[in-house]
Amino acid sequence: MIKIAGLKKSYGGKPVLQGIDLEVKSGEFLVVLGPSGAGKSTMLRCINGLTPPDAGQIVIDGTIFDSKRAAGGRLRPVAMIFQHHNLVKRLTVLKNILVGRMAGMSSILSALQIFPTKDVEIAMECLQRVELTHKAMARADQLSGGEQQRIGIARALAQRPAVILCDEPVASLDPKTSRVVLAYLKAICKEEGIAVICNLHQVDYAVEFGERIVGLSGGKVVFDDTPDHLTVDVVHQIYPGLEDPGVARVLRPNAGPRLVSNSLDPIALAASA
Ligand SMILES: Nc1ncnc2c1ncn2[C@@H]1O[C@H](COP(=O)(O)OP(=O)(O)OP(=O)(O)O)[C@@H](O)[C@H]1O
Repeated sequence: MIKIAGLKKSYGGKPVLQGIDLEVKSGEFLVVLGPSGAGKSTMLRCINGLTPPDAGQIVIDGTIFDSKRAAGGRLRPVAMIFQHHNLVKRLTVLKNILVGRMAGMSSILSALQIFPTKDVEIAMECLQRVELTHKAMARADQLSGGEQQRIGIARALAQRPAVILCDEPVASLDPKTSRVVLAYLKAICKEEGIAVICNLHQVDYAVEFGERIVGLSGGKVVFDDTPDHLTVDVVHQIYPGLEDPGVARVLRPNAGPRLVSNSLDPIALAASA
């Protein structure tokens, strides 16, 4: 479980996060929606310590998360998945996943890229979870965008995190590949009991994959509920001024007809054309 309390951040006097309070349970898949500039990326970066917040506290499984201390020779409990994968292009897939283990290794071994057998086994297990063991020795830049993002998921998993933060993980992918990637993420969230906070731009994916949706607008949480409660009015509250007559079609039945499939099996999704 991750608890975010009173998270605030301003840039140049302009408030970007105005006091975010959220709790996400282990094994819960939370989607964050919000317009461009709402503060979604800033929130994830503050949670992970990539950006220092002005105020607030992050508590993971009962312990205050201090990103500076977490960096010292132990695997961080918070892993991150980025829109552009952030893989090292010239390294093999396996070595990219082992990057997720490096914080727990001695600096000499990691500089020489000598990986303990146990770490290699863990990396291969994680690769298996995203069904890409046959790509272990391929260079990362030989993979498709969807495969690279699956490697991003495996690398995050190799950290054995309590929390995975995803910043628009499917923004660069086509619709079919996006759903495959989100299905892997959700399956791993549920099977490993990892809390996932996933920023998305697509309301239809949020409704299909999110167990809970948080709407961020102007640096504040304006909606926090299950997808069943995401109505057209709420969508307009999250996205002020939105002019999209199609939005009702992706909401769940009590909010309007739903056009998306219920299958969340990543292999079935990959197989369906
Ligand atoms: N390093 C920075 N320096 C100054 N301003 C910043 C910085 N990072 C973000 N901002 C500002 O903070 C606000 C929120 O940005 P953020 O990237 O968190 O929004 P977002 O909701 O993730 O948007 P998008 O969906 O377009 O990625 C924006 O106005 C942005 O310009």
